[in-house]
Amino acid sequence: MPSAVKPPQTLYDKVFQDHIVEEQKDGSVLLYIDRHLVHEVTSPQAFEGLKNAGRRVRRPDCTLATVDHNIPTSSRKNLTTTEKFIEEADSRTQVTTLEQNVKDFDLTYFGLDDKRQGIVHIIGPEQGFTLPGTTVVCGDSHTSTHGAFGALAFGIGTSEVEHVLATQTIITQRSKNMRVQVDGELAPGVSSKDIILHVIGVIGTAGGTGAVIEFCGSAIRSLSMEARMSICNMSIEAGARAGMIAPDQITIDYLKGKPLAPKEGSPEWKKACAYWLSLKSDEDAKYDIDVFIDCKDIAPTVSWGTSPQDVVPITGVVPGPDDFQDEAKKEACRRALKYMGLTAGTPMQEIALDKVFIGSCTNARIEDLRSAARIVEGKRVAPNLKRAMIVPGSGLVKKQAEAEGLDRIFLDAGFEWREAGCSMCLGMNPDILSPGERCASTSNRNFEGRQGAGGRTHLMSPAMAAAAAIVGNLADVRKITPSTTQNKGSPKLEVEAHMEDLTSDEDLDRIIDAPVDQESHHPVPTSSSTGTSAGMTKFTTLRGYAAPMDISNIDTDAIIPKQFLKTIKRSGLGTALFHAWRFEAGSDKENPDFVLNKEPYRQSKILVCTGPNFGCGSSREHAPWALLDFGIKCIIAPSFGDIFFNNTFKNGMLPIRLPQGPELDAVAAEAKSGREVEVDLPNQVIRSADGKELAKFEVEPFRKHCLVNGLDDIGLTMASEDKIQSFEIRRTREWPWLDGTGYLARHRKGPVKIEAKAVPKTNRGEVLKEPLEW
Ligand SMILES: CC(C)[C@H](C(=O)O)[C@@H](O)C(=O)O
Ligand code: SF4
Repeated sequence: MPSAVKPPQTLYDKVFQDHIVEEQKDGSVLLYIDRHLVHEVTSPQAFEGLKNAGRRVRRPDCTLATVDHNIPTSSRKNLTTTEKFIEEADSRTQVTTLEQNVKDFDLTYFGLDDKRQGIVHIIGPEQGFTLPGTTVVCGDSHTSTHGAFGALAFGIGTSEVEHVLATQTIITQRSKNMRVQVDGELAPGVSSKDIILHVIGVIGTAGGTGAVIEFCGSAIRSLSMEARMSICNMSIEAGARAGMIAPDQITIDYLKGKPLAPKEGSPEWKKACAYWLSLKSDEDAKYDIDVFIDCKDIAPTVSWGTSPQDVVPITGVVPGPDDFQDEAKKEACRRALKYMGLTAGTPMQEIALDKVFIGSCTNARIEDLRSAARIVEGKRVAPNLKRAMIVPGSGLVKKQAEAEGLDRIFLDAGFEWREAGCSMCLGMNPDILSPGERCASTSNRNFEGRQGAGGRTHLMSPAMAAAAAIVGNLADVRKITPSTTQNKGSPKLEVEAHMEDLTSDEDLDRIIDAPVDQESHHPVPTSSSTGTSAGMTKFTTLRGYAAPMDISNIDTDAIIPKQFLKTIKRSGLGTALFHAWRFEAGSDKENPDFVLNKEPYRQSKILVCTGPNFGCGSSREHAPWALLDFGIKCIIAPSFGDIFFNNTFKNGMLPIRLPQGPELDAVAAEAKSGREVEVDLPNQVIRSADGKELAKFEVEPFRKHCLVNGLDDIGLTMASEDKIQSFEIRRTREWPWLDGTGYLARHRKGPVKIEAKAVPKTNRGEVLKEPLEW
């Protein structure tokens, strides 16, 4: 549908506009969500919330679930049941909980015994579930990956997962428009991973905060869809809400024949293609932030530190504090060097490795494996390496690679050839680094402890990781002679591999073991929810000790490390808060230097961070849950990671953005003095204990209204049922390919249409008499 709005619009503006269900005067928008991906880590509490409130999943046809984070990557040849296959109890519980939930709510699910199972951001595009111009969400920060299709795709927290399951909408605000234009030709050995690492090095991990980045320019246009996905995947590491690339012929060609895309050549396909191509930014569209990158400045790039912005060309040396201007950056450098066990000035290529990991939602697609195999073929993994792993992103990627003989190339070279999953990207399964081990990794995060407590991560492209595996050190791929014999892959074979499972009814029947009627079968809740569906406490005035912290870019992996994400509850996470900093390595012994272990900060209700970008990284709502369980209800910082910022509000917490300057300094000084501080939300003021005003702050009116009144978004949104229904009618008319005509339809004979029941309920499940204003 051509956009009707007159002023020039960006790609982001167009997609956003086409999904508005309702807009408030203060800028809050109820946005319709076309595609919802679900995985086992961030969904259990959301499903529990639905069950406790007696709610159903509004659009099972627009929801796709899989397991990826917790699952072992060992052979599934002898897989019988999940209970027997997953040894670790908490991981097993998360997976079996999802298995139960997809049955209870009648959802399409790619489980352990399904070849289409894989990392959630790999399977969406692979199936054509991700389509241009759609809104895509998942309880996972790397949902940004799907922006490569010109979709508006972003990560959400668990409360928002529950909101989307119940209402197929989300409450959001407009983001800024940011353009990153990359022009020129990529030099040999340089890939899309190098582009995005370079961009993050230039703009920093907070560079895209509050913005949606549109990647454009001749270099981006020349990339394949898979290469584009690697770029959009890491937009989150640039601090952005999402990354997007305008759909073009390359996008359309990729979608041809994908099981859930409209059928090529059909009237729907033609209509869809015309719509997709209309989405590109208007020529005179305005951007709030513009960044220009010339490809000639991009070399094969690797990370040296503990933030994705800590990157250098492989020909460079490890930087030192003297290479940075401001004191915070010097301090961050010292800290990173210590953690990484590196000395400033060391040539990057002299850094020896222990492990190599080729996998993750950034780089575990077939093209990634092909590019690594080209480097590896006919060579051997260096003897100093303890482990070199290839973890395909999905069962179908694995199958395709095997059909091309890539598995043999890797196995002959001494790599392990694993089953699909997130694996050592974050190590929620048994694939982890031991303390002090150094790893060349094609993943996206090099935070402290990311791949295992004390582990050291260097980020790079698949070809660079392959080169590193052969050399045993960080290595320059341009010095390695690639194979010329390797099978480059036959496109026909690829399509067949992707289609095979989809034409088999027996497979589908086995996989979708779900009732065929539209009613969901909710078990009667046995425990009361601790979550937001049970209602939020009101936030008005908060008085208490404020713990001072002066670290920049505190990521959610640091706020709560991955080993604590295996819970299926929201409560009890206080002891896990800042675990690696609060306790000495490998023990329960407190680190006496950490602020929360000192008096009076053990009783903190507020956290004051003078460094920017608090809560960046992963979407885990476990971070605010851990803070809340510890007793902290308010965080004051110059800026926040977008998803974390949203997640705090959903839990009745108040994040306050206070720019660096005298006011923040005054609040930090008061915190350091050990005196109490008062946060007065109705008046938007922070005071000292004796009533002196220290700072004024801004807060969006709708969010303030919800906090002060203890209102829960789901109840409010359900009161807009008529508007959601009207939107869905228009959606079916204008974008008919978006209704579920895929797997579920095969069981249900015809497209899945939702017969919406206009019975709005409150957050406690009571039927609303009068619609609420939201
Ligand atoms: C588990 C999930 C919440 C998390 C994310 O949001 O990114 C994970 O995928 C990660 O990469 O840290
Ligand atoms: S970043 Fe890693 S852990 Fe997160 S979804 Fe991607 S592969 Fe999985």
